[in-house]
Amino acid sequence: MAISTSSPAVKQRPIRKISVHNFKERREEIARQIIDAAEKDGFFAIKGQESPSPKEIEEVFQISKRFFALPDDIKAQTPLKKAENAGWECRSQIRPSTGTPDQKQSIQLQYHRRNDNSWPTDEALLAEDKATLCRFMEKTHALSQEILSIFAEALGFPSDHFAKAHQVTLPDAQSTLRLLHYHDITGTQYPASYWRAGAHTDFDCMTMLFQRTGEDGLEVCPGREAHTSFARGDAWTPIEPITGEIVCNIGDMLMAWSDDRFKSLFHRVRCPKIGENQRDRYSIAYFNQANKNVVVQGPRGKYPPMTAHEYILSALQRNFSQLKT
Ligand SMILES: O=C(O)CCC(=O)C(=O)O
Ligand SMILES: [Fe+2]
Repeated sequence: MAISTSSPAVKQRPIRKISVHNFKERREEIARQIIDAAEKDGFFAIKGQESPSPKEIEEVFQISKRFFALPDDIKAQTPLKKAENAGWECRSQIRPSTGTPDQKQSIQLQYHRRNDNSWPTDEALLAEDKATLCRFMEKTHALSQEILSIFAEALGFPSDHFAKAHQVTLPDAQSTLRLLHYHDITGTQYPASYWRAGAHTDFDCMTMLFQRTGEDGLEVCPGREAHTSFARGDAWTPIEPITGEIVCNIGDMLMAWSDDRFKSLFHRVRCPKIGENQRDRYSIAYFNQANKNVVVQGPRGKYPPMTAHEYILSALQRNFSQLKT
């Protein structure tokens, strides 16, 4: 049976904001807050990071705006290749939770493929914009690894356990930068089954999400206890978008890798109704996904070992069998 699209009530239960200012000196205190948030909430926002700075984040939003404003036939020169997790798509992603296509366009870019044809041509994306995107990926990757080192230590692994598992220059890398554009839908009332992004969990270890002040719609639902379950809790909480802050969420892979200690939660982006802000929404997601050949297994061995490649295939299978039945 497909997952019900009827949704529980919306409740204000804001996610925690954790300042990572002076990270090196304050690492212990920051680690305590992050671990607590990952165990209880699965989502938290970080602020005060040195890099990427609000200015660098805004530069990427400007590149994203320019790219998505291009005619579709130019963007379609680099179509999404699902097996490679790279390329452009428009209104094509169907979430098992909804059965309707997300009302958005997106492009996925991988660092190790930056010189191949999975990235747009220079006609669609200037060489200097590509260089800016690569620097942004390097910075976001570095910050992600600082946070992931906290999770590694909390699980009793060496500090660099996840850094070794996420090597973005190797050919089996799976980490991805995704630029997203939710179209201006001013004046359109979509049926209740349509979403800008239908409810889903992320399959990676940890996602870093960048939003812009005023471009709201993201909501999270607590209440998931196993990385294989489709359980949802009692209420959806809106996540306030603030330019420069980074929303971090645990994905299914880290939930499995932590024997379900860190929570990967359902989240979605609402289709705003007539009378609400129905203008464009842009977001940027950086998915930290372990390299294909890395073995995922928690310290307590709750689940059998699997390579990260096998993990993603099983997560896809689990999710899409929900859609078919
Ligand atoms: O655009 C957003 O705010 C969320 C995007 C998201 O959840 C995803 O791409 O996995
Ligand atoms: Fe997501």
